[in-house]
Amino acid sequence: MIKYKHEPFTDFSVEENKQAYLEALNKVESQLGADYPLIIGGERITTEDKIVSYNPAKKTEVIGSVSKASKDLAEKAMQEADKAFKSWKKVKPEIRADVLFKAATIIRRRKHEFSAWLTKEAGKPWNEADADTAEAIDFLEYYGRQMLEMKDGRKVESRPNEYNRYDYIPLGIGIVISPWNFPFAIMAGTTVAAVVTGNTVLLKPASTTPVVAYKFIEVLEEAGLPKGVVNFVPGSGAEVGDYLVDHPKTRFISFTGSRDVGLRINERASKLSPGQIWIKRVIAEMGGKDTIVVDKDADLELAAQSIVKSAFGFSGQKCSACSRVVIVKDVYDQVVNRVEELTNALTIGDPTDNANFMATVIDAAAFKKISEYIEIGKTEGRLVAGGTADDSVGYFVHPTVFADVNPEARIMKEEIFGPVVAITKADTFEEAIDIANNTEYGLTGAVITNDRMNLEYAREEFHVGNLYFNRGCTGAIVGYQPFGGFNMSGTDSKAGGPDYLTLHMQAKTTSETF
Ligand SMILES: NC(=O)c1ccc[n+]([C@@H]2O[C@H](COP(=O)([O-])OP(=O)(O)OC[C@H]3O[C@@H](n4cnc5c(N)ncnc54)[C@H](O)[C@@H]3O)[C@@H](O)[C@H]2O)c1
Ligand SMILES: N[C@@H](CCC=O)C(=O)O
Repeated sequence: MIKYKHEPFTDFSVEENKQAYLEALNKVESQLGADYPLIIGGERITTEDKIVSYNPAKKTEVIGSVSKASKDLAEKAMQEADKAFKSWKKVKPEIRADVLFKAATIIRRRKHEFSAWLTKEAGKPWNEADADTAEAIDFLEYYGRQMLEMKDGRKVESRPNEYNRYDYIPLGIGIVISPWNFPFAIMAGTTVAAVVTGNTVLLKPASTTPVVAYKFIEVLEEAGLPKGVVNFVPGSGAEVGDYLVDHPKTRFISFTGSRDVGLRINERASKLSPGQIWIKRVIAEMGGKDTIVVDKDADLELAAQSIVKSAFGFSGQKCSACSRVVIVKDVYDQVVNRVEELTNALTIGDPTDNANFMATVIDAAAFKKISEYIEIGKTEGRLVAGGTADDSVGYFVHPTVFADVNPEARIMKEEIFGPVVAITKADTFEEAIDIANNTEYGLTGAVITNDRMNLEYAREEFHVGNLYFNRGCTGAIVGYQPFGGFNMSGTDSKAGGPDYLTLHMQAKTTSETF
C-alpha cells in the first residue's frame, strides 16, 4: 500500500492543464439541464417535485433538476439502509476500504470534470474547484487507510489464562447532511467515513448543489458499493431533514452546516422517539468567525496577502474564512493600506474564466444577507474597499473591507459567510488575542509574527480548533491539518484526522478466560 500523500493541486499556468479544464467545462456545459433521480436501495426513483440547481454566476442557467424526497420516500430509504446494514456491517474492512480506493482512482481520472461541475454549480473559480476535488480524493485515500489501521481494534492487556480484545464495530444507520460550500469534499468525506466504518447512509446534500452529489453516488456504484449502503435523498431540510433526524432507526447524524441548523439537529436528536433504543450520536461541524492577528514584529506583506486570500477566496464562503482581523497599533495603518490595495486589485467575474480570482456568492438569499451586512458595516466601520454588489446576471458581491471597527460590533461577531472582512486595532499582542477569542465560535485563526514568544503565547491562548502561524487561516489538508472547531463551531470532530473514524463506530471489549 502506497503511503498516504495529499493530492497535488493543478498548476493552471501549464497550457496542457488549462486546455484540459476548458475541455471539462465544455463537457459539463453540454450536460446541463438534465434530470437526476433519487437513489434508494439502488433503485432510481423520479418524483414530480424537483430541486432545481442553478448556476450562481448566470442566475437563469439550470445545472440540473433533481428529484426531491418526500417523507414517504425518506422512510423507504430508511428501510433500505436498515436492510443493507445487515450485510454491509459484515463485509470485511479491507473490502470496504477498497471501494474508497477505487472511487478515488475513478475521480482522479475525471478530476477536471468534477471540478468543472463545481465551477458551474457552486460558482467555484478553477483553483478553488480543483482544491475541493483534491480534498474529496484525499478523504477517500485517507479514510480507507485509517480503516485498515483500525480493523483489528486497539491493543489492550491480557493476564495469564485470559484473552482480551478491543474491537471497533459499526453503529448503524447514519444521516449525512452536507453543505453547499464544499459540495464535493465535505459531502464525499462525511459519507465515506460512515461507509468505510461499516454503516449505511442516507445522504441529504445541500439543495443548491445536489448534482455533484449525484455524480459522486454514481462513482461509488462504479467502485462496487452495494445497493442500499448509500441512499441519495435530497430534500427540504425542514421536512426530510427533521424526519430523518427524529427517526428512531437513526443511529447517528453527521452534519456540516450553520450553527442554527446544527443546534436544532442536536436538540432534536437528543429527544427519544418511540421505539428508539440508543442515544443518537451527533457529529456537528458548524460556523466560524475566524481571525487573523497581526503583530507589530511581522512580515507585513505576508500579513496583507494572507488576509486578502483568506477573506476573499471563494468569496469568503468558507467556515474557515478570515472575516475579522486584529492588528497591533504600531503597524495598523500600513497593513490596512496594503489590504486595501490588494483588495482593489482583485479580479471578479464568471468563474469559468480563470482570469477571475473571485466569482459570486451562492444564491439570492446569500446575496441579500451579505448585502444587508454590508449596510450594517457602513454604520459600524470605515469602508475601505468594495461595499457594492450586483445581481443583474449572477450573485456578485464585491470584496469588502471595513476598518476601525469596534470589537463588539455585529460585523465583528456574527458569521456573514461572504466576502466581507472587518478590521480592528489592538494596543498589544495580548489584547489582540483577547479580541480574537471574543466570539462564540472557535474554528480557525492565524497569527502573523516573527516573535517566537508571541507565537507560543498564541499556541496556548488563542482558542480555536485550527490555529495557523505565518500563513492564512483557510486550506486545511486532509491528514496534515485535521479540521474542526471549538465552542459554537461544533463538536471538534476533526475531519481528516486520526480520530475521525472512531466517531462512526462503537468499541466492544471481549474478555475470554481459558
Ligand atoms: N465547520 C465546518 O467544517 C464547516 C464546513 C463547511 C461549512 N460550514 C458552515 O456551513 C454553513 C454554510 O452552509 P449551509 O448554508 O449549507 O448551511 P445550512 O445549515 O443552511 O445547511 C446545511 C445542510 O443542512 C440542511 N438543513 C437545513 N435545515 C435542516 C433541518 N431542519 N434538518 C436537517 N437538515 C437541515 C441543508 O439542507 C443543508 O444540506 C456556514 O455556517 C459554514 O460556516 C462549516
Ligand atoms: N476545510 C476548509 C474549510 C471548510 C469549511 O468551509 C478549510 O480549511 O479552508
